[in-house]
Amino acid sequence: MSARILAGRLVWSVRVKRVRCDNLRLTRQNVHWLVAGSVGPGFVRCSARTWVSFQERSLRGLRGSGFDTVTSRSQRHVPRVAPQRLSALRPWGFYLPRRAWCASQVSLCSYSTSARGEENRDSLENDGGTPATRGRSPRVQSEDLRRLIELARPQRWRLTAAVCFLVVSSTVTMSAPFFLGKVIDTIYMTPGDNFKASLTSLCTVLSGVFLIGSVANAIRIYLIQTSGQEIVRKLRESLFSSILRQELGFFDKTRTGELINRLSADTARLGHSVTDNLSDGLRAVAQAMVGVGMMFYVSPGLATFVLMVVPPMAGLAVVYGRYLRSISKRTQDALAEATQLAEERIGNLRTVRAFGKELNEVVKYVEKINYVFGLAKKEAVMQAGFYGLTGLSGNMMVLAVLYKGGLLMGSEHMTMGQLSSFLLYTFWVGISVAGLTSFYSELMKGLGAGTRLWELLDRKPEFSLTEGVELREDQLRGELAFQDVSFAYPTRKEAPIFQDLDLMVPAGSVMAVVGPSGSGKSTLVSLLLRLYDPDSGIITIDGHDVKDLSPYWLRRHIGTVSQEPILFSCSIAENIAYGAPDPSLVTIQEIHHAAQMANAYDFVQGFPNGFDTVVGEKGVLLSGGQKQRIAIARALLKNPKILLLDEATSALDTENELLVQEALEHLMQNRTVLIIAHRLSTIQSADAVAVLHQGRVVECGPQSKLLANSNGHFCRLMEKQAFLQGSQKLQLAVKGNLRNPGRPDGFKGRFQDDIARLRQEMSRTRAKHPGMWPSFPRQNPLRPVVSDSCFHRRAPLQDRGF
Ligand SMILES: Nc1ncnc2c1ncn2[C@@H]1O[C@H](COP(=O)(O)OP(=O)(O)OP(=O)(O)O)[C@@H](O)[C@H]1O
Repeated sequence: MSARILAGRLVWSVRVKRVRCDNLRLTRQNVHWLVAGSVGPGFVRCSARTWVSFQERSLRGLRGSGFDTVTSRSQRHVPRVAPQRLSALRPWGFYLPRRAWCASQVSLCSYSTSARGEENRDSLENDGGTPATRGRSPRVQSEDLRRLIELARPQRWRLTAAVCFLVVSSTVTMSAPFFLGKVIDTIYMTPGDNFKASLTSLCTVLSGVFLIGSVANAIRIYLIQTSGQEIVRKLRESLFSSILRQELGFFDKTRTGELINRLSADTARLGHSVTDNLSDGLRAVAQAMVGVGMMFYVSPGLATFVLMVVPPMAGLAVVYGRYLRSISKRTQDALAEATQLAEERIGNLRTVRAFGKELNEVVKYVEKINYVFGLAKKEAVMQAGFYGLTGLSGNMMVLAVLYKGGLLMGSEHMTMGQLSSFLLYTFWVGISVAGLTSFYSELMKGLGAGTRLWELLDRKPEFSLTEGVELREDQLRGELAFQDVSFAYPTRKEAPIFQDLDLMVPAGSVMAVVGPSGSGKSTLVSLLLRLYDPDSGIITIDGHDVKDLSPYWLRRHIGTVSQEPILFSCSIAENIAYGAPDPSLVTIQEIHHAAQMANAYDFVQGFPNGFDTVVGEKGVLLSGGQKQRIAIARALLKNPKILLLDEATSALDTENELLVQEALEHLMQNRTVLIIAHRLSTIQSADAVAVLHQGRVVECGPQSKLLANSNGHFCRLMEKQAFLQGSQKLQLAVKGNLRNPGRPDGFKGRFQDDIARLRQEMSRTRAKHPGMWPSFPRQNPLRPVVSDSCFHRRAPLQDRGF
C-alpha cells in the first residue's frame, strides 16, 4: 500500500471516524496501530492476556482517550466475566474487532507507561509539586493554548457574533479621529456661508455613527460576559465531576483547600482569559492595525518615524508576559496552600480553640500569605517597570508626533485637521498596544492557572465509578470473601495493613471483627466498599470479584454506619433521606419510621423544628450520639443487603445502645452484617467473630468456640478488655466511695464490696495471664486508674482502707 493511501487512511481514522487524538502521542508505534486499524473490518485473534487487558484496561483508557466511537461498538463483543473463567467460556479462542484491537494497542501504547492520565496521577499526587509542570518551561505551550481555545469552542457562535459587533464598534472608534480631523478642518477652512450647514450635518452624521458604535459595544460586552460565565460554569462542572470521580487515595494526598481554590479562583481566571480578555485583545489588535493603517494614510513619513518605537516595546512585552506566566502559576499554588490552611483551621475551629492555638494558626497563615505577598511584590516590580516604560514610550510618541507634525505643518505638508487626526490615531494605537500587552499578560496568567486545571481534568481515576457488572437484585445473596488479600495504603506503601488475609462471611450471617486498635478493622470496610483496591488477592461478593462489579452498584447495596458519622449541613429529614437511591421519592412516613427504628424519633421531635432542624456543618449542632442515630436511620432507609457497622453504637449511652441494638438486630435479619467491634456488648449478637492480628485473621468462629481456647487471641483480648473495664469500674467505685466519706457506716461505704470484688477479679486475671501485662502501655494497669487524681489531694491510701 502506498504511503499516500496509508496517510489517507490514517486521516480517515482520525478525522472521519471522529477518533480524536487529544491525549494521544503520535509515536511511530501509535501511527502503526492506527494505520493497521484503518485497513478494514474483521477480527484479530489475540492472546487471552490481550483480551483481558482490553476488557479491563483499554476500555477505561480508551474512554478518555477519544476512541469512544470505536470501542462502544466493539464493547458489545466483550462479555463481562471474571478473567479466571475466560478460558472455559471461550474454548474457540480470543478475537477482537480489528479496529478495537488496534485502538486498544494505541491506547495501551500511549497510556500504559507515558499516559497523560497516569503522568498526571503521579504528578498531582506529589504534594503541590507537579514534576510535569514544575519542570515545564514557562514558554507558551501550544498544547495549553490549543486547550484554551478549545474551551471557548462551544461558545463559538456567541463569540463570533461578539466579534462582529466588535468590528462595528471598533470601526466607529477608529473612524472617529479621521472625522474629528474633518470637523476641525471644517471649522478652520470652510468659508463663512457654508460653515454652519456643513458643521451641523457632519456632527449629526457623526452622532448617529457614535450611537451605532456604542450599541454595538454594549451588545459585544453582553455576549462576551455571558459566554465567559458559561465557560466558567462548564469548567467548574467538569472539574467538580472529575474531582468526585477520583479514587480515595487521591484525596489522601491532595488537600481539600487546594481543590477548592482550583474550583473557584483558577476556573474564573481561565474563563476570563478566553472571553473578556480575548475580546479586549481582539479589539486591541483590530484597533492597532486600523490605527497604524490610518496613520500611514494620513502621513506615511510621520507614521514611519513614530512607529519605530513599537518593535522594542513588543519584545519587552513578550519577555514580561513569560515572566508573568511563571509567577502567576507560583502565586496560584501559594494561594491554594494558604486557602487550604484557612479552610482546615476554620473547619476545625473547635479543636483550635480547645487547644488555644488561634495565635499559632494566625502565624502559620501569615507565613503563607507573606509568601504570596512576596510573589505579588515581584510581580508588582515587573509590572511597575513595564508599565512605566510603556507610559514613557507612549508620551514620547505623542511628543514626537507634535514635534515632527509641527515641522510638517510649518512646511505646509500637513493641515491642522490631519495633525489632529494623526495625534488621535497615535493615542489610539498607544492605548491598543497597552491593551495588547495587558491581553498578553492576562493570557499568560490564564495559561498559568490552566496548567493545574488540565492536570485535574485529565486525571484518570484508578477505576470508573459506573463501569462493571450489575447483578440483579434477586441474584445478590451477600456472601463476602477476602482471599489472600494484601494491602497497604497508597500514602504508606511501606506499612502493610494486611498480608494474605483470608476471611469468609456467609450470606445472611453476622460477623464481628475484633482486634487491637490500628489492626485494620475499618480498613476491611474501606476495601469492601472499594474505596481502595487490594495490592494482591481478591475480595468477592457472591463469588464476583468486586473489581468486576460496578462500584456505583456495589455501594448502592452496602449500608454503612461509620465510627464518626458525617452529616451534611441540611435538615435531619434530608440527611436521613440521603440513604435512599432517590431521596426525592422518600416519604416523610418512611423517614419517621427509620428514625423510630434508630431510636432517633423522640429526640428529633423534641427540637422546635423537628425533622426540619438543620444540623450544621458536619452535623456540628447535634451531639455525637444523636449524629450516630441519624446515621443509623440513614442506613436503615437504604435497606441494603450488606451492612457494615463500624462500631456503630459507640457513641450511644447504655440505654440507647440497647434500643438501637434491638433495632439493628431486627434489621440484620436476612442480611450479611460485618460489625467492627471493640466492646463485648457490640458482638453479643454476632454469629461468628474474626480476630485480626498483625495483618491476618488469626481466629475465626463462634464466640463460644473462641472463648473455649483460653490461650487464644480472642480470649486474651476479651480478658484484657474485661480487665480494663473492671479497672474503670473500680475507679468509679473508688470515686463514689470518696464522695461518701461521711456516711453513718464510716469509710466502709456502699462501694466497698464492689471494690473488693473487682480487685479480686483483676488479680485472678493477672495471675492467669502473666505474659499479658508487658503489652499494656504501662507496666501496672492499676496505676493510672487509682493513683492519680482521686487521692493526691486526700489522705494516704492506707488510711482509707486500701
Ligand atoms: N487513609 C489512610 N492512609 C494511610 N494510613 C491509614 C489510612 N487510614 C488508616 N490508616 C492506617 O491504617 C492502620 C489501620 O487503620 P484502621 O482504621 O483500619 O484500624 P482499626 O483497627 O479500625 O483501628 P481502631 O480500632 O482504632 O478504629 C492504622 O495504622 C492507620 O494509621
